[in-house]
Amino acid sequence: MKELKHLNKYFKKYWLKLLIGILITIVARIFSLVMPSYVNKSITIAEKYLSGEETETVARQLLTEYILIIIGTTLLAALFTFLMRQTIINVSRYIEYDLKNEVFDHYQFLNLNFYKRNRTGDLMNRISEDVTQVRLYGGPAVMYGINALTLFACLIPLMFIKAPTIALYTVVPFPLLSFLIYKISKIIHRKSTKVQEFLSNLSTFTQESFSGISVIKAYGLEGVTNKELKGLALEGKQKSVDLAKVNAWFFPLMVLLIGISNILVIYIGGKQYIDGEIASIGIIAEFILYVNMLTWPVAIVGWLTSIVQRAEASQKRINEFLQEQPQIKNEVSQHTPVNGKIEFKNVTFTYEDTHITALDNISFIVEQGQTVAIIGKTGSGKSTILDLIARLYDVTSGEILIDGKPIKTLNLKSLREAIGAVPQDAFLFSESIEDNIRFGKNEATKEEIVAVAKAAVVHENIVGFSKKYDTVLGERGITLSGGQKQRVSIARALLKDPQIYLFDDCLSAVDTETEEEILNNLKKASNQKTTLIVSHRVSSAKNADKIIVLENGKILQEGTHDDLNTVNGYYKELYLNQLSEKEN
Ligand SMILES: Nc1ncnc2c1ncn2[C@@H]1O[C@H](COP(=O)(O)OP(=O)(O)OP(=O)(O)O)[C@@H](O)[C@H]1O
Repeated sequence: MKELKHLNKYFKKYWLKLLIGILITIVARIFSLVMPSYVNKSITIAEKYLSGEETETVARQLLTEYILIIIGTTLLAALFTFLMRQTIINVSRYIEYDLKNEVFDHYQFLNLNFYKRNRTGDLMNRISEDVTQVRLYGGPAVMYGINALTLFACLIPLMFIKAPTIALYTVVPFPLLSFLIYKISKIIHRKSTKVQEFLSNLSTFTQESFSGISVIKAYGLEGVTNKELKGLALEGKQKSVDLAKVNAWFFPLMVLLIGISNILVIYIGGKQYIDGEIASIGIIAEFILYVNMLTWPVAIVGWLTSIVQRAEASQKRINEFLQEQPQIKNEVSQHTPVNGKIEFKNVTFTYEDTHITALDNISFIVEQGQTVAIIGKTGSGKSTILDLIARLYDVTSGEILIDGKPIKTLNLKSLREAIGAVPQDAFLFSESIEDNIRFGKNEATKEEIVAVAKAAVVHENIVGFSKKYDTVLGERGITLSGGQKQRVSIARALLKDPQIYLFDDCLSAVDTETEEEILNNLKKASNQKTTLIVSHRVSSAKNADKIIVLENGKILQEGTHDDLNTVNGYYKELYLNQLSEKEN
C-alpha cells in the first residue's frame, strides 16, 4: 500500500463527502438487514395460523404489517444504496479527474529528453489505463469494502445469536469462496493485462499503418502489412479466448458455493426443526436470505484484494513519472525582460541518450537586432544551437549569455515568451487555420492574423480554400502542402512579435521566389529583432549580417556573404553549386 499513499491527499481533500458516503453505506446495509427477520416472522405467523394458535384476523393484520415493514425498509435500503453510489463513486471520479490533471501538468513540465525516453503509448497508458485502475481503489473498493465490513460486523453475530449451529455451517464455505475468487481475479488480471498490452501493440501498429499509408501504397506493401496485421490479430484472438475461459469460471463458481451454503442451511435447519431445536421453519428462510446477502460481499473480499494489488501496481507506474524532475528548472521567479543579444562562450553540448556531441566548443556573438544565418551539412549541429537558445536543453559545458547575462539567470517563461520559433517539422493542430496562427497570440484580432499570413505569403493560399481561415486542418495539417504548413508556422511566429526569431530550415519546402518574398517581409517584420536562420540554401543566408558555417559541431567559417565568397571554402563552393543549379 506504500504507493497508494499518494492518494491520501485526495482522500483528505474530499473527506467530508467520503465520510457522508461511508455513513450512508452503513445505514443502507442496516436497513437491508431488516427484511430477512420479517420474512421469518411472516412464515412463523402463517405456521401459527395453520396450527390454530392464532386467529385469522390477527394473522392477516400481522402479515400486512410485516409486509409493509419489508417493503418500507427495502425501499429505504434501495434509496440509501443509490445515495451511497452517488457519494463514494462520485468522490472516486473527482479523484480520477484530479489525478489525471496532476499527471498531465507534470508531463508538461518535463523536458524533451523524457519524451524521447518514453513511448507516447506508455505516456497515454499511464494517464488513462493506470488512473482508471487507481480509481477502482478510490471508489468501488472503498464502497464495497465498507459495505462488506458492515454486513459482516452486523450479520454474522446476529446469525450466531439466532441459530448458532446453522450459522456455523453457513459461514464455513465463505473463506473458501473468498480465496477462490481472489485466485481467479489474479489470473483474470494477468490474462487481461496481456490482452491490454496486445491491444496497445495492435493500435500502435494500425495507427502507424494509417499514418504511413502513402508509403505503404507507394511501395506496394499492402499485402505485407495485411499479413502482419493478421498475425497480430490471431495472437490477440488466442489471448482473448484464454481470458474468456477463466472468466467463464467466475459465476459458476459463485453459484456453486451459494448452492452449497443453501443446501447446508436447508439440511442442518431441517434436521434441527425435526429435532425441535428451532421453533419455526421461518428461521431457515431467514438464513437462506442471509446466505444470499453475504455471498457477494464474501466474493468481493477476494476481488477487492486483487483490485488493491492492481491499483498499487498502477500507482507505482504513475508515481515513477510523477517523481521525474524536470532537468531544465526555472530558477528565477520574477519576470526578466529580454532584448535579444545572444552570446555562445565555448559551448559544448552532448545529447544524453545518444552521447553524440552535437556542438564542440563553439563561441559566437549575435548582437541585438542582427540577422545571423547558420549553414552546414546535415547533422552539423544547427538545430541544436536553436534548441539551446530556447533552453530546451542546458549546455554540457561553456556558457550561453542573453543580453550579457547567463541564460539560467533568466526567468524561463520570460525567455520563451521572447522567442518565436519555427521548427523544421512544422506542427499544426487539428483546428482551423486561424486558430493555428492565433496560437502565437491568443488575443490577436482577425486583421492581425491576416497581416501576418500576408507577410508569410500564405494568405493567397488560405483565401483560396472554400472555408478560408476557418478551414480545419486534418491530423498534423495534412490538407496543407509542406510549403503551406511552413508558412502558416511562420505566420504564427510573426504574430507573437517576439524579440528573438529562430527559423529552423523553415523555407526548405518553398520555391526560391516565394522564399525571397518571405525573407524580404521577414526583414521588415523582424527589424530590430534578433533573427537566427538555419538553412541549407545560400539564398536564405546571403543577406544576413553574419553567416556561420558549421561542420561536425564546430564553426568552420564565419563572416558576411561577401567575406565568405572571397575565400575558398565550404560556403563559396556551396554558393557556386547552388548558383549553377539555378542557372541550369
Ligand atoms: N534529440 C536528440 N537526441 C539525440 N541526438 C540528437 C538529437 N537531436 C539531434 N541529435 C544528434 O545531434 C547531431 C546534430 O543534430 P542537429 O539536429 O543539431 O543537426 P542539424 O545540423 O540541424 O541537421 P539537419 O540539417 O539535418 O537538420 C546529429 O548527429 C543528431 O543525430
